[in-house]
Amino acid sequence: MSTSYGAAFALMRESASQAWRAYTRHAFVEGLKDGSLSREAFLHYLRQDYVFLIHFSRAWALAVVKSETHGEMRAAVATVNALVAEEMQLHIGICEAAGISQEDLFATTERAENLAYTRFVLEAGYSGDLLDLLAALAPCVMGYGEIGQRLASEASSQTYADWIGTYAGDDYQEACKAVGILLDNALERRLGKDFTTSPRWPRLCKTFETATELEVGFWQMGLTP
Ligand SMILES: Cc1ncc(CN)c(N)n1
Repeated sequence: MSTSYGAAFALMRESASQAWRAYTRHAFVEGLKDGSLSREAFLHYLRQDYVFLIHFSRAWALAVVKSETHGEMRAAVATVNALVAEEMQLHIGICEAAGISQEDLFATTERAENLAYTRFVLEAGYSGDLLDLLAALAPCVMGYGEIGQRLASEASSQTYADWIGTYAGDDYQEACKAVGILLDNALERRLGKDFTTSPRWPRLCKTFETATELEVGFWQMGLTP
């Protein structure tokens, strides 16, 4: 499944396999799959995730700043647009239907687990180059792509079908593939074809693993409204 999101992602995922499993098979995810997740926890998670996506969009905007080619800029801009114009729309729509206005959403008090994750990603970008930033961004993008695909085929309930459909859908899956290509090309450009032999590779894998662990913390936070 992971190979469709590029060579580097598959290797990073493998190097963080334990954390990756904890992230993509978390109890929150399983609750979305069988519909057992409480509505209260889901709406609490969505509110936090809306705030998450604001900062995540800022991090992708930083990827535009850190780009070295027009192609990299285009890929980063496309992701900013997908986040702001499409993914956040899911949150606005579901919350509106539940009586939570966009204003209320924007005013959500950020939980510590949320703050830790997004500021870790932003810091990776502020103090590093595009590779450091992409290593921190990739678990978020591709993890939900993988979760969406699995849940679309395994879900035993329709309760969270909208959410699952967004991440299993063509638009989101294409975005994952595009980020996989961006990551592969950015690595090759800066570290060469054998990028895994670069002294930077272990650190990039570590950044990927830390971001994956922060995803686990985010799900856990979702379970405790
Ligand atoms: C915490 C988190 N991680 C990933 C995604 C998918 N972009 C998200 N919406 N929220």
